[in-house]
Amino acid sequence: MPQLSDDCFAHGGGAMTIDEALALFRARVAPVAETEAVSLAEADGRVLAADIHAHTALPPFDNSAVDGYAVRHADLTPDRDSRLAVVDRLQAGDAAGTLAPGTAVRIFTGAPMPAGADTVYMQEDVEARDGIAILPPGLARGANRRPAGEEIAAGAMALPAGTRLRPQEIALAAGIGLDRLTVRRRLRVAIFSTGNELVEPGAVRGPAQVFDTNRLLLAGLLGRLGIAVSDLGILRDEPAGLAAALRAAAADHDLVLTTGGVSTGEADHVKPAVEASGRLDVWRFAIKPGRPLALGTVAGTAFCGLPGNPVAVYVTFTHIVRGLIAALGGETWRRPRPMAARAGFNHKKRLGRTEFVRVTLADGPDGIPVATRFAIEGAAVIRSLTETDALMVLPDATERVSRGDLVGIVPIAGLA
Ligand SMILES: Nc1nc2c(c(=O)[nH]1)N[C@H]1C(S)=C(S)[C@@H](COP(=O)(O)OP(=O)(O)OC[C@H]3O[C@@H](n4cnc5c(N)ncnc54)[C@H](O)[C@@H]3O)O[C@H]1N2
Ligand code: MOO
Repeated sequence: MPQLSDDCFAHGGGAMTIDEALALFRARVAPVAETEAVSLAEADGRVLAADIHAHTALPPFDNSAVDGYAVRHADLTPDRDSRLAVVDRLQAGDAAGTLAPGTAVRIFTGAPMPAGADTVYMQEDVEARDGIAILPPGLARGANRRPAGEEIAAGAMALPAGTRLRPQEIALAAGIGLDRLTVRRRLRVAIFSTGNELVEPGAVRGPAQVFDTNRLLLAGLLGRLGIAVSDLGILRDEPAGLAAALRAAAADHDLVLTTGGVSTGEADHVKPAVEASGRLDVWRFAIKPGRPLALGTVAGTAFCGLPGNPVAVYVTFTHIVRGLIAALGGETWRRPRPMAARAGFNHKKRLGRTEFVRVTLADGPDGIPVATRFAIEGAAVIRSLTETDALMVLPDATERVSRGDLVGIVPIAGLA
């Protein structure tokens, strides 16, 4: 397990911004050291542990980008049709020969360019009759040819360490001839819910009880990041049991996450339980929802207590905890960057905090989507995440938004 110092999450007090928190994680949290080699088929979602350089250039040889006719540009007549004898035929996979001056070769997409040929006519532009290709003037030298190394030269960097591998990165690794990649080991994260009011979904519910939604929310968000999740259930408000459960989880996980019980930090037994084996720093974030977040260490393992409201869990996870996971996992990660939309409503907010308003997007008359706010605003309303498309991110310095204003939105599809 990565051993963090007790004061890893200490800060000067006052409300934190998301960017300050992310910078602090990057500066103070060391990634897990262990790595493993995995096949490309197993690499999806894993984090590259070292830079990948291309041993093989991509493409590995000059080849044709189209089905057509390969020629030497110098053989073409600049201002009228050229007529060249078609002397050979090259399909993808055929070995290339040499193009004799004054001739053309029938060539197909992906076939190697014969030595001497530098330009390819698309077959749609060519009339071919009796073994002669009639080639119109005006095609630029090098047209429709993919030069060797156009995408990556041999020896050049293909993928930097810290990349979370998606199918497109795995395809690139395959393209340069790799079959295994060295990745960081999977993070192990333990999750608990806290609160006497919680019961398992499907269980018999007392009159003042609610079904636990947050563990499934967190397990899914973590699982999508390729993390090995240990679901350790609901913790009741029993200090001794809580402390023991946290210590046990800390021993074989990289991060322990809880939800609930962080708003004031006093009625809550999580705080003393964490402090008994490490240290707890409660951070106030200048965001809504998601104001309180507890960060600390239990026996050298990172601990993070998220607020209890499900939408606050979602926002703090996707914007803050996600950065901590990146730091622990050795991943280069950037906070979701908002894109432009227009507000479809008027809204007043408090200065000095960032608000995440759940919105639905519709096509706007000028091509910019128009964002409509979900009808119920509270951080407890899970439907505000299931029935919307995006989080509208209203920055600290914004005090009001008027219908038609340009605003930033982060699509929920890009978050989880
Ligand atoms: N006087 C104040 N009250 C509250 C403040 C405040 O600043 N001053 N902050 C509000 C905000 S914002 C939030 S968020 C919540 C955060 O409270 P806690 O993190 O201490 O969470 P709880 O009180 O335990 O729960 C809040 C809410 O969420 C429900 N909950 C909790 N866990 C789950 C779960 N696993 N599944 C489903 N629902 C859960 C819980 O029943 C409560 O309704 O505090 C506000 N109050
Ligand atoms: O900020 Mo609370 O975290 O709104 O739901």
